Amino acid sequence: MITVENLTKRYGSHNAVNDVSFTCEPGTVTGFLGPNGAGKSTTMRMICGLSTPTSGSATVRGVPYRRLGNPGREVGVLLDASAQHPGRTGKEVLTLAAMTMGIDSKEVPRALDRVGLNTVAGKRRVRAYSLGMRQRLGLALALLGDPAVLILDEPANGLDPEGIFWMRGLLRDFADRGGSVLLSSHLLREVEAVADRLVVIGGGKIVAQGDKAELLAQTGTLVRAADPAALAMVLDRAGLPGTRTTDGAVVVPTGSEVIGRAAADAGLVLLELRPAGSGGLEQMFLTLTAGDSVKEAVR
Ligand SMILES: Nc1ncnc2c1ncn2[C@@H]1O[C@H](COP(=O)(O)OP(=O)(O)OP(=O)(O)O)[C@@H](O)[C@H]1O
Repeated sequence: MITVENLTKRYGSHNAVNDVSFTCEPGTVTGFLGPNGAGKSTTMRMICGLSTPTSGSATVRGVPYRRLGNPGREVGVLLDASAQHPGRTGKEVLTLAAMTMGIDSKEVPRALDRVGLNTVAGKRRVRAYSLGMRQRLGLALALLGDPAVLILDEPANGLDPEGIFWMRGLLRDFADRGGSVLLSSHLLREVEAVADRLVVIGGGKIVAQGDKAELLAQTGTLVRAADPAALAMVLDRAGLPGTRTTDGAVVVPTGSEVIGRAAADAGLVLLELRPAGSGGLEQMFLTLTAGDSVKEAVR
């Protein structure tokens, strides 16, 4: 369980994180979503005691991170995959961490295996690792102490599609066994597939949070017509403001019946009329976090 209460971090006159509150419950994956510069890393650094909040507080399993006796046994953290000493081998990195945490070094080969790094990879120096391999090593390190909580900052960066699929399975399994996962990403698709809950941050502030299914249910109706221009006219005439998705459909913040009737009255052929689901979530994300990096966020 992670509890974040009114966290604020100010750099000079700039509020990097502004009054952020959320919880991350056991048995769930919480997707922490926002474009670059939104404040995700700063929030995670404060949760992990690496940055002192200007105000507010955060606890992991009820205790501020800095007061955890053996933090690696309570919470696995992966904030920067490139933070490992480049001159050490993967196996050395894990062996040193095991010693620090009081874990039998016999666990190290198992930890490497768990993240798909074989014996040869374990013997290579970190400087020769690809970013994807560094992410895997970082994940092995985070999991080594068998913690109940995982805090991962953009762990999918550098992983290929197969690696991303694998990581989702690992995180799902971790949460299904009662763990709490806080997973940040600037890509909606990446967290949407695995998260149970979403916390969306933009400009340092929480702009939406809740159960993913509930957020999806609130995201309106997606409608697609054979003649998009005619659809735009029908919606306009019916006073139903819609937003176009990246693939040409329109998301309207209302139920399907009112749209269906308006289209039928106008004799318009519809190709699709359904709850907006992820298309709506994409639209919500675009609207809520509108800024420079948003186009990239929904790729
Ligand atoms: N040490 C610092 N000094 C000054 N400003 C900072 C510092 N660290 C972060 N910031 C600023 O705080 C804001 C939030 O940055 P943060 O790294 O938390 O965002 P993010 O959501 O993690 O984005 P990214 O995905 O790009 O890392 C940004 O405007 C950033 O420039």
